[in-house]
Amino acid sequence: MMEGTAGVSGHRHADEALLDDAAQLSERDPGGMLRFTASAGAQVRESAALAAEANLSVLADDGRPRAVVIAGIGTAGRTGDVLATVAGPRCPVPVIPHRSAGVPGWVGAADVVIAVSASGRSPEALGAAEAAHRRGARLVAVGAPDSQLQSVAERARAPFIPVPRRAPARASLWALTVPVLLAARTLGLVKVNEADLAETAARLDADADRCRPTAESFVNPAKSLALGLSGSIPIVWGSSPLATVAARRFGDTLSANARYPVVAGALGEAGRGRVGLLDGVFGGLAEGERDIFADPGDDEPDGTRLRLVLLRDGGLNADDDTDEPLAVEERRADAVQTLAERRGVRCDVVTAEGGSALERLASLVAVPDFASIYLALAHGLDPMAVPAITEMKELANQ
Ligand SMILES: O=P(O)(O)OC[C@H]1O[C@](O)(CO)[C@@H](O)[C@@H]1O
Repeated sequence: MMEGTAGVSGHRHADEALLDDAAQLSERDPGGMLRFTASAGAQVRESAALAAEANLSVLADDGRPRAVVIAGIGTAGRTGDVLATVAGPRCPVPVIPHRSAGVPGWVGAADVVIAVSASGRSPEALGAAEAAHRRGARLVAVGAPDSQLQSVAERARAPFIPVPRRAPARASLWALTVPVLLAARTLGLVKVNEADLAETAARLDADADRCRPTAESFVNPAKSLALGLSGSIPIVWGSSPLATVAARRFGDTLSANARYPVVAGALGEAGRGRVGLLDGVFGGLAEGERDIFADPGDDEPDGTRLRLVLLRDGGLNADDDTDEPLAVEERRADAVQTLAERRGVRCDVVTAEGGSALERLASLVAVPDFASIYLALAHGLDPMAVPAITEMKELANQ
């Protein structure tokens, strides 16, 4: 174990054997990130029940809104991206994730603001909830019970969906997302039914089982993804808008849990610029010089290489004029795999499964979520405690 600057400890090279030692895994994860991540399916069920108890129906009283703004930062902010992608291109109103304090200048009485904060105290969500109230917009708030956010919602006589605070925000994606989706369903903006929720929860349970700490690397998709990524610069591209939300989520968790730098985004956009990375010093140029006889642990001076993770949707869209045709997405995904292969850049593919957009998203998020934690643990990093985030808050006085 090494002490880095600022007292941060861990080791530069991943300890691969550790991933198959369940006792060590649990010792190095004192906060229980693996356990919290395994609760994703339970989070879906619990949040659906809590949303059903909140008086969301008042939201529908004034009919369809002009626009919906989802206000929050970090994981809370990601819930807005999830809503936008599940609502899809046929959604009758704009769905706008908003990540800074307050709300966009045009928000007024015709709009709905959904303020989301796991702690119930982020300045971004609180500022948005207060601004929404001042401007007469309809407000819904989602977050920790007995929090400042709940007080603002009560003052505004707005529905509040309490999400019990058991885990850090980034291990609470599903608990925060489901109330957002159900509020949007009340407004007639998304078609998420009870079966979709049940199937999504079941898929998350099944993936948690496949990725459990006692399942060894050769049968555990999260451990093998983590081992593949170790020592690399991950590039995570999503083949569709839905897969891109999952790709960005993997960027979040790889950075915060495993502390890896990541390039994450949409393959369509990447194909017109960032795909150039595959030709560069960490891509094809490095692979051309790979010493095939070197031990994997050997410390080559130029050893850092790209590793592509392609999240493939394969989608459900009906190929109408609001969506990019599936065949285009698929051809692009095949193309980038070929490009990577030609340059010797290793590529992992996760393919979506399931019958609804939500379940497909879950199938692209679950294994990478676990992989980010296994990668942290392999480097001796506590995936829960992120000193840089704490220090940033202190220094920025937030
Ligand atoms: O959901 P909250 O509590 O508003 O926090 C927002 C973000 O801030 C953090 O707590 C980091 O400061 C993240 O973990 C989280 O996603």
